[in-house]
Amino acid sequence: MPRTLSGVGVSPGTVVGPVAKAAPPPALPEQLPPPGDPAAETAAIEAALRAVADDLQGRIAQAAGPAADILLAQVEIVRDPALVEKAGEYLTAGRPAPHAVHAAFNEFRELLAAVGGYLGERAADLDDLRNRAVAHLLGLPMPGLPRPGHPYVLLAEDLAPADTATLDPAEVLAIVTEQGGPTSHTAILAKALGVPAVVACAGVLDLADGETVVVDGVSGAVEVAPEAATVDAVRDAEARRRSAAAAHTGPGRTADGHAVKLLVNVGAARGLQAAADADSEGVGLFRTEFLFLDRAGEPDHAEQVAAYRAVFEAFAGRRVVVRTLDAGADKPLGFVTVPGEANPALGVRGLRTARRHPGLLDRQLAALAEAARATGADVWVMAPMVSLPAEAADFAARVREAGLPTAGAMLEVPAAALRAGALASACDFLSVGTNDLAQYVMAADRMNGELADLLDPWQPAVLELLRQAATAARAEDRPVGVCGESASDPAMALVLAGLGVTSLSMAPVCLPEVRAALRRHTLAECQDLAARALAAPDAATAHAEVQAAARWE
Ligand SMILES: C=C(OP(=O)(O)O)C(=O)O
Ligand SMILES: [Mg+2]
Repeated sequence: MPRTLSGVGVSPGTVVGPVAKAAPPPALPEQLPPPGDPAAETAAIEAALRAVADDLQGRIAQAAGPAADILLAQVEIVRDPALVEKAGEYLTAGRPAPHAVHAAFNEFRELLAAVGGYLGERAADLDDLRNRAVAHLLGLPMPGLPRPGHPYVLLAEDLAPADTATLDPAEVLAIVTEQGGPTSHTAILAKALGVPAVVACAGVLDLADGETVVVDGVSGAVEVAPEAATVDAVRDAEARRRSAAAAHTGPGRTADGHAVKLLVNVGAARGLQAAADADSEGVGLFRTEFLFLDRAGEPDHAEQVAAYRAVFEAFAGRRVVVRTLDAGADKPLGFVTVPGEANPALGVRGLRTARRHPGLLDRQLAALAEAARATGADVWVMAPMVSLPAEAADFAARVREAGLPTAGAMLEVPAAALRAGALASACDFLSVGTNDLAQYVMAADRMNGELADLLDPWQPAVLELLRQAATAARAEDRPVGVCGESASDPAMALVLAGLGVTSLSMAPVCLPEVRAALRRHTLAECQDLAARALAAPDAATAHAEVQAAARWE
C-alpha cells in the first residue's frame, strides 16, 4: 500500500528510486567486556584510526578546493600519535577500547573548544571522526554516505560536511533528511548539484534500505512503495517537464516581453565552470566567504585577486554581483566573528563585522577592484546584513573609493526592507536575501528544521514586506533583485516578477524552469498571481493557489 510522508521541498525535481540510509552515529554500549591483552587492544585502536584515515583519504580525490582541505585536516587529526597515546591511558585505566577512543576524542575536543576561535570551530568535526572510529571498533558500518553499488535516494538525519563535500550527483538521485531547514547548507548544496531534496521529513529514517520512494523536491512529498502506474507517470511527467523547460533559451522575460534578468548564484570554485556554461545573464550573488572559510587567517591580496579573477573571467561580458564577506551566524569565521556571542544571528555578522575589522572590508574591495580592472568585467558589489540607510551610504562610499562604480545593499533585515526607498537612494541597487529576510521577519532560526513552516518564503508577511520594498526601490528607479533560495522556485518567481522584482538569481540547475514559467505568463498575470499570494491567509494556501492558477505546460 503506498503511503506518503511529508517534508519541505528545497531542491526541485521528481525522482523514483530505492532508498539507502546514511549510517547513524553508533550508540556506545554502556557495558562492554573489560580490555584484554593491552597490545592487542592498542593494535585494534590503531587499526580503527587507520581505517578512518584511509576512508577520508579516499574521499579527498573526489573533493575539490576547501572541501579537500577540510578532509586533509581531518586525516591529520586521526593520524596524530597523541590520540593513540591518550586512548592507551584510558585502556590502562580499565576502559574497553571503544570507550577509550571515545574518551580520548572527547578530551581533544574539549581542549580545542577551550582554545576558541578557528580551532574551537573545528571541535565539532572531532565528533564525526570519533563516531567513525568507534563504529569501526564495534564492527558497525562507518557513519556517512552509504555505498549500495547503484543509484539511490539518500536518507539521513542531516548531512555532515565530510559527506556533502564528496556527494556524487550521478549516484545520489535525491536527498531526504529528517532535520534541516529550507535554507540549511544541505538544501543549498543539493540545489547547487541539481539533486532534488526534501528536508524536515519526519519518519523517513524508519524506512528500510531498498524500499522504493517517489521524491517530489517541490511539494516535499515522499511517497513510499508507489504503484507501478505512479512510477511510470512520474517518469513521464519529469521527462516532459525537462523538455518543456529546455525549449526556452535566452534572457529572462515574460510572455509580453517584460524583462526579469536571470542570474546564477556562485559559491565555491567547485561548479564555477558549470555555472558559467549555464544560459544566464550573469551572476546575481557571488558568495565570497567560501574563500575565507576553514583557514586560520585572511587570504592575502594576491590570493583574493586570483579567486575573484577566476569568476570574472568565467563570466566575461556578463554582470557579476559580488557580495562582500558575510561572516557570522550560519557562517562563523574564527578570525572575524566574536567568539561566544550569545545570539550570533542577531550579532556582529555581515557588514557589521566591518565595525571591528574595517581593514578587512577595504582589503577585499581593493582586491575586487584590481580583479575588475584586470578583466574589464562588469562588477557590482553589495553588502550583506545592512540595517540602515547610513550603512548603505557608507558602504557605497567605500566601494567607490576603491575604484568600483556600482554599490548595492542586501535587504535581509526587516528594518532595511521597511526603509528600502532610503536605502535605494543611498546606493545603486538592492538585492533581497529571502533566506535571512524570512528568518528575521518570522523570528525563526533558518537552521531549525522544526520551524520550516514558519520560515517558508511563501509566508504572506514576507511577501508583503517584499512588495513594499520592491515598490519603494522602483520609485527610486533602482533595480531590485532576489538572490535567496526562493528565486529558484518557478511559482515564486512569477510572484516576485509580479511584485516588481527586476532580477532573479539562483542555482544554475533551476534556471530552465524559472525561464519557462516566466515565458508562459504576461506581467499582468504575474501581478494577479502576486495579488493572490498576498491575499492568502497562510503560506500553504498562498503556494497552493499560485501553483493551481499558473500554467505549467
Ligand atoms: C542570499 C542570502 O544569503 P545567505 O543565504 O548566504 O545568507 C539570503 O540570506 O537570502
Ligand atoms: Mg543572507
